[in-house]
Amino acid sequence: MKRQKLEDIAIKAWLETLPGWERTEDGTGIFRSFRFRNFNEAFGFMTRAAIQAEKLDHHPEWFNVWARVDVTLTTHSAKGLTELDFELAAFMSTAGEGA
Ligand SMILES: C[C@H](O)[C@H](O)[C@H]1CNC2=NC(N)=NC(=O)C2=N1
Repeated sequence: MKRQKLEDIAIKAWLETLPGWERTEDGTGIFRSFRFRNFNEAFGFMTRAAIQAEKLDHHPEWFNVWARVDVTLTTHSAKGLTELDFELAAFMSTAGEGA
């Protein structure tokens, strides 16, 4: 159920609740760039997100340089976006407050 590919209309509704997140160009994912004050804050965020990702069994694609963390979420098995991507995005938005 949570790994079922979402319709465009549901994706748009979800995105309205998630400031800073946008659909990737090919439509299969969502992207947000988090910018923290320093590496310690960035890595603390990544640690919190990693623990949640394991709980959800749903994992981010991300890239970190110093205080920046670029995140793309997609569901590989569905070849698109599912509830799990938005659950993880919502968690990351909260975990990254102050970014
Ligand atoms: C076996 C395991 O449940 C799967 O490989 C999970 C793990 N994490 C995953 N993460 C993401 N982003 N997409 C997946 O399809 C996915 N599949």
